[in-house]
Amino acid sequence: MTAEIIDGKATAAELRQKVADVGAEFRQKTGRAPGLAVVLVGEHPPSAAYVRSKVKATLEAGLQSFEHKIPAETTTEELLALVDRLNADPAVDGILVQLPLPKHVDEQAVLTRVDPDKDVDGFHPVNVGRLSIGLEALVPCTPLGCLKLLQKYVGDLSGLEAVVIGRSNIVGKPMAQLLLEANCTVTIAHSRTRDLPEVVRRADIVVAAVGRPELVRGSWIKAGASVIDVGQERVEQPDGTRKLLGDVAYAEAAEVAGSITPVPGGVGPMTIACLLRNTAVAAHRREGLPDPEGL
Ligand SMILES: Nc1nc(=O)c2c([nH]1)NC[C@@H]1CN(c3ccc(C(=O)N[C@@H](CCC(=O)O)C(=O)O)cc3)C=[N+]21
Ligand SMILES: [Mg+2]
Repeated sequence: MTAEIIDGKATAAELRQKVADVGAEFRQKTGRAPGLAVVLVGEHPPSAAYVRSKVKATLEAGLQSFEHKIPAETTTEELLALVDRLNADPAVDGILVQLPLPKHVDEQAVLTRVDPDKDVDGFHPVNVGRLSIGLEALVPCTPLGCLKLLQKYVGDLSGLEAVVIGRSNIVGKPMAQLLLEANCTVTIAHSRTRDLPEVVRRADIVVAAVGRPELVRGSWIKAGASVIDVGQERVEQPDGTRKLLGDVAYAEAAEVAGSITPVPGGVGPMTIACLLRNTAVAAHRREGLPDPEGL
C-alpha cells in the first residue's frame, strides 16, 4: 500500500486565493485591504527568509503589509513600544512578532502585549484560553493548517484516535485542543513518554511536531493512518548537500500510512496561508463584519 500524498502546497494555494477574494470584498466594503504587520528583530537568517515569504504571500493576496525590521540590540521596552503603536494603528489588523526573539528580550511580555484581537499567531494567553474553552479565538497558524489538511483529506474526524507528538505552546498543545474540538480521542506524547512507538501504533491520526529528524519510523504507523509531519530540519547528507527532513521517516511511513504530508510542500505552506486567513478574519471582526465564509 502506498499512501495518498497530502498536498499542502496546492491546498495552501486554494486558501490563499480565497483570502484574496475575501480581501477584495472587504476592501470594497471598508475602503482598505486587511493589513498584516510583521516584526523581525535581528538578522537570524532562517527568520529573515520566513519573513520574506510571509511578506510576499501577503502582497500576492492583495493584503497590506507593514514590515518592521529592527536591530538585534532592541530592548524589551522598545519592542513593547512598537507593539503599542501597531495595536493603536487602525490600518493594522494582524501583528506577528517573528520568533525566536533575541535572548535578552522578554518574549512572554512582548507576546502578551499584542492586542488579542490582532494576535494572528494566536499566542496571547487570552486566545490560548479562549481556544481551550471553545470560544471564538485566533488559533495558531501551524496547527490550524494541519487541521484543515485533515478535514480535507480525512473528512469527519469524530471518534478517531489522534496522537500528537510534541507539547510546545506553538504546535503540540493547540493541535491537541483543535483535535479534541473535532471530537478525536487525543493523546499528547513527548520526550518522556514511555514506549512512544506503542503509543503511536494506536493512532488513526499522527501529528509529529518534535523537531527530531526522522524520529517516527514506518513500523510505528498503523496501516491506513493519516500522518501530518510538522518537522523541518536542514540535515547535512553524506554527500555534503543539505536536505530538509521532517520528524517522520517519509519513505517508510508512506508504505503503511493511508495519507501523509511531504516535507517540504506539506504543513509549511499551510502555516503561511493560515496567517493570511487569520489576518482576514481579524479584519472582519475588528470592523464588526460577520466572519468570512469558507476560510
Ligand atoms: N511568530 C511566529 N510565527 C510563526 O508562524 C513562525 C515563527 N514565529 N517563527 C518561525 C516559524 C517557522 N515557520 C514556518 C512557516 C512556513 C514554512 C514553510 O513554508 N516551509 C516550506 C519549506 C521552506 C524551506 O525550504 O525552507 C515547506 O514546508 O514547504 C516553514 C516554517 C513559521 N514560524
Ligand atoms: Mg516538545
